[in-house]
Amino acid sequence: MRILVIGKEGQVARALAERAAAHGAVVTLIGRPLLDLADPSGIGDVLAEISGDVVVNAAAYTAVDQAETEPELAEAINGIGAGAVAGAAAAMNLPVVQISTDYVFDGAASRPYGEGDVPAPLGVYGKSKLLGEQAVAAATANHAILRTSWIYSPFGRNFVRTMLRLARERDEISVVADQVGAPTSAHDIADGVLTVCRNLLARPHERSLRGIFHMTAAGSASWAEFASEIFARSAQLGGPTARVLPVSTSDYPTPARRPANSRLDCAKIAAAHGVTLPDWHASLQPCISRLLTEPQS
Ligand SMILES: NC(=O)C1=CN([C@@H]2O[C@H](COP(=O)(O)OP(=O)(O)OC[C@H]3O[C@@H](n4cnc5c(N)ncnc54)[C@H](OP(=O)(O)O)[C@@H]3O)[C@@H](O)[C@H]2O)C=CC1
Ligand SMILES: Cc1cn([C@H]2C[C@H](O)[C@@H](COP(=O)(O)OP(=O)(O)O[C@H]3O[C@@H](C)C(=O)[C@@H](O)[C@H]3O)O2)c(=O)[nH]c1=O
Ligand SMILES: [Mg+2]
Repeated sequence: MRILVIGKEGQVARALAERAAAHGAVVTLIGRPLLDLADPSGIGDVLAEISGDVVVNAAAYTAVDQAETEPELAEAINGIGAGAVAGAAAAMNLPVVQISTDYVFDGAASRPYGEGDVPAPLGVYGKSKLLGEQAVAAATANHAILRTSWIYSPFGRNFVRTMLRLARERDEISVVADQVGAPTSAHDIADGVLTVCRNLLARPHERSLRGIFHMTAAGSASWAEFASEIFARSAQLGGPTARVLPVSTSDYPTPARRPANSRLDCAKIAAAHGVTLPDWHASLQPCISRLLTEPQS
């Protein structure tokens, strides 16, 4: 199985590259400057030059707060760019996997969101990702849109690395306790994506494998609970630690509004694809261990 991944330095792209061999897959990472999602005209030609069996779009504009002041760029990359990737895949008769987000929902519900729930993004990032979902679905029926949440990994920018960095600088960190979701390991996402790719290729006409799926770690936490667990694990391994002061969203103002309830119901992907990601607690430990022992890039 040869997988063309859009994204080179991102968390999910790098995790896909690390997990490919375990799935008997070969991954080619494609990113800027060769392929720029903000400039969709060249995408088809770039993909056509590299042979593959399936396309995974793991690249996006992910700076949630910054997106509020750059809506055109966010929508170009996450909306139009994602649609162009799917269009190029369709032109080559390849399935496409698009990664999307919990932030397409407003978080007002008191239960986990299902795929049938109506999205209502609170901010520019979520809106741009929803435009991307719609553009992918319009470009080809041969797609799987995987909505995940709160991605962390040893790579790039994520909440785990932010907390460990802040803990080196201070003793106490205020963290919001009234936003709840599922922290999800990029490596677990990679395993799920690779299984979905294999299923799409094995059963090219099966409609139940296609469409929108929710795919997060099992379990849930507030950001404050997540931070506490990060420091507990870090302390065990002799790493930096801090006290977590739980605060409300109103005490931690940010440019973008975020959903209070980010929980996603993942029953559909379990039934259709046989994918169930581990509980977030289990995957956090190896990530922190790696962050504390490996030189960082
Ligand atoms: N991070 C999270 O918590 C969550 C993310 N998601 C979604 O998961 C996917 C993967 O996210 P994640 O791995 O965290 O992403 P990262 O933020 O780690 O990386 C984003 C990647 O996208 C690339 N990229 C950004 N702009 C462009 C562009 N114009 N053209 C080509 N590539 C570009 C970046 O390239 P470069 O290295 O050159 O900057 C980078 O490699 C995205 O679709 C995201 O929306 C969903 C839920 C949660
Ligand atoms: C750094 C920090 C953040 N927070 C809050 C702000 C926010 O409500 C929450 C998380 O902040 P971050 O900016 O790290 O996370 P954020 O960028 O909102 O993460 C999101 O990224 C996009 C790409 C997604 O798709 C989402 O699933 C989600 O993972 O924690 C604190 O309360 N204290 C802190 O010290
Ligand atoms: Mg952020």
